[in-house]
Amino acid sequence: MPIPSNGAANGTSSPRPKILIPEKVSPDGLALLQSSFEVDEKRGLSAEELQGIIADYDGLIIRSETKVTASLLDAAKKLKVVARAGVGIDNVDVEAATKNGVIVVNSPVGNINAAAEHTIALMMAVARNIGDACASLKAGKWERSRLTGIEVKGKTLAIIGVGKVGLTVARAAKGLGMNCIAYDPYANQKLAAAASVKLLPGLASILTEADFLTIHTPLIASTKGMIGAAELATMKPSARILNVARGGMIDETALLAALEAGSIAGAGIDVFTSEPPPSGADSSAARLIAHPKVVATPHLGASTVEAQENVSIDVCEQVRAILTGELPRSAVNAPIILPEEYRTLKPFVELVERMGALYMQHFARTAHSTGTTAAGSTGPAFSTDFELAYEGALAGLNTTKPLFAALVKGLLKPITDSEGLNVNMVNAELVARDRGIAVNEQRRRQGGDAEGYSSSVVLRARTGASGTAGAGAGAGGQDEHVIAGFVSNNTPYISKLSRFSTSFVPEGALLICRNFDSPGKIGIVGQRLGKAGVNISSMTVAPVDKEIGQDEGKDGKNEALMILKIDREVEDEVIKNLISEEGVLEASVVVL
Ligand SMILES: NC(=O)C1=CN([C@@H]2O[C@H](COP(=O)(O)OP(=O)(O)OC[C@H]3O[C@@H](n4cnc5c(N)ncnc54)[C@H](O)[C@@H]3O)[C@@H](O)[C@H]2O)C=CC1
Ligand SMILES: O=C(O)C(=O)COP(=O)(O)O
Repeated sequence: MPIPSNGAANGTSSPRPKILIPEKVSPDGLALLQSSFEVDEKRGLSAEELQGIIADYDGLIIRSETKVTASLLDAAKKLKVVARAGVGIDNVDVEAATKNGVIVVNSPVGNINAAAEHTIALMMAVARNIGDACASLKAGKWERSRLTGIEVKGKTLAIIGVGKVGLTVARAAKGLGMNCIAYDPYANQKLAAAASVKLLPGLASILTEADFLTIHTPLIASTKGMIGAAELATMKPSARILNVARGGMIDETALLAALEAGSIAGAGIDVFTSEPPPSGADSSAARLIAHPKVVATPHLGASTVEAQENVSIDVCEQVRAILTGELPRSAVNAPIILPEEYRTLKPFVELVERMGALYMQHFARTAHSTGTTAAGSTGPAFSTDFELAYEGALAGLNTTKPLFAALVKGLLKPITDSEGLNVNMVNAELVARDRGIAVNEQRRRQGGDAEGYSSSVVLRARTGASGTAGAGAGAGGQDEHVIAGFVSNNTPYISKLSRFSTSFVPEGALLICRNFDSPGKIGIVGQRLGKAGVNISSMTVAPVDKEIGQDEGKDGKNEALMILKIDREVEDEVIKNLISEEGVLEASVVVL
């Protein structure tokens, strides 16, 4: 459940999941997808065309050109994953993806070296006037003295952002004999020191010292427009500026003005505020590109054969994992869960989802039919106050997010299915909050072992409305419903349903009857179902939990639950007739 699965990828008969690739992505990764998925490479789509076809797709693989907006995500009815074959996700509305339960993955390291090498290439090109010299020579000129450059050896390279690319640039610069200083308030100090980078406390202090300034931060609110006219004015007139990170961090108009005024000596630019940059005399980007002191490239930082192979394989593996119900390595909006931990969690995810669905169909049904609305004006009537307790080994896991998500999914399944909303680890918290559902997660190291299972889960739901199957009065006059379960041999079992102790597999259609524990009840129910043409494939009788005793039974008579696995849902009329039988107190059908 945490990661949506699709049977088609496992060889079942449903149609193969479809993946759309609207940009050039290396075939090395795509080859991993061809056998299990329908892979559509469609380049040159307009935003409208993309929006028009996205509803058909389960996966979308993009680079920096495709804008994954909130409206595109709203139009994407079955999309489960947006994979960014590269690092920057500034072209993806991650918040909207999260809201829609769409996992966003990227390739955080595949193109780092390429971006760093491109930075060095631009730095050398700017230092030696390579762009201007090349253009001059191609124009038939021979201008040796005008094109005299500078050396980088012994110069100061100021780096904004010493993450993966920034540090790779620093190591190469060190090899070229440069001194590296940096500004990065969140830098890993040890890694920076190991790369001989001197971290300075503020942006201003590195600007004044820089012979070359290079930016390697993501484009986020705090970095947008971080180098404008005021910052450029503090730099040496001999300084040169490099940007292989993102357009929008350097004010293009201010940089153009500084170059024209001679207060900045040159620039190497790979990325632009708007890509491709607008042409024409009033476009600062176009004038920067044309400027003789600028070496410009059309966002080529990641464009090497090697990097494109890396990022393609990286994201395609993750798309394959997600569409087959496994975990991605580099999800941007989902917790990272180690595969070993996920293997432990997986059967419990199934159990907890079914516990949620069982609660809704069995206990919440009465409240629903009376129209009591506890979960906001448009929600169904059910408890919004849950406790989910993990007992035994389960309590020691690093994350229980998939279990939380499974409960929300199970509880809301009929509603979210009708809305076409896929509830998973990515959006469960948001969905729960929107519907006013509070889940208090508890970990109890001891519990599971005491019950004889290495792990178990107990769901408690508190509601003002009375339920079925012997609701017990809880604190403060509220009713409390309890469902407990465990996993054995990867099969989920329910071990407790309110005050009844049981052991059944929560699967398929089940008829749950509460009756007086007296002879003949099984026969009566069997006969009624037989007459209605309903087959019973197995049956479990659940007595009242020994620890509770029989004192809560109606009229002091012993009660029990009968759980019958049946081959189909049963008409309301049949249920009504059953309840009219002597000693049958309640009956409900759940489909899990
Ligand atoms: N031109 C191209 O083709 C490519 C561009 N890139 C871009 O390079 C950039 C950096 O990528 P990585 O190094 O992989 O990211 P990263 O996440 O490893 O490093 C980013 C660094 O920026 C720092 N940072 C964040 N906010 C900051 C602020 N306000 N001031 C100073 N430092 C700040 C972070 O602490 C972090 O150390 C990204 O924008 C990415 O999209 C990456 C690959 C290719
Ligand atoms: O990985 C990144 O952040 C990049 O900027 C690379 O962009 P691209 O995949 O070449 O469009």
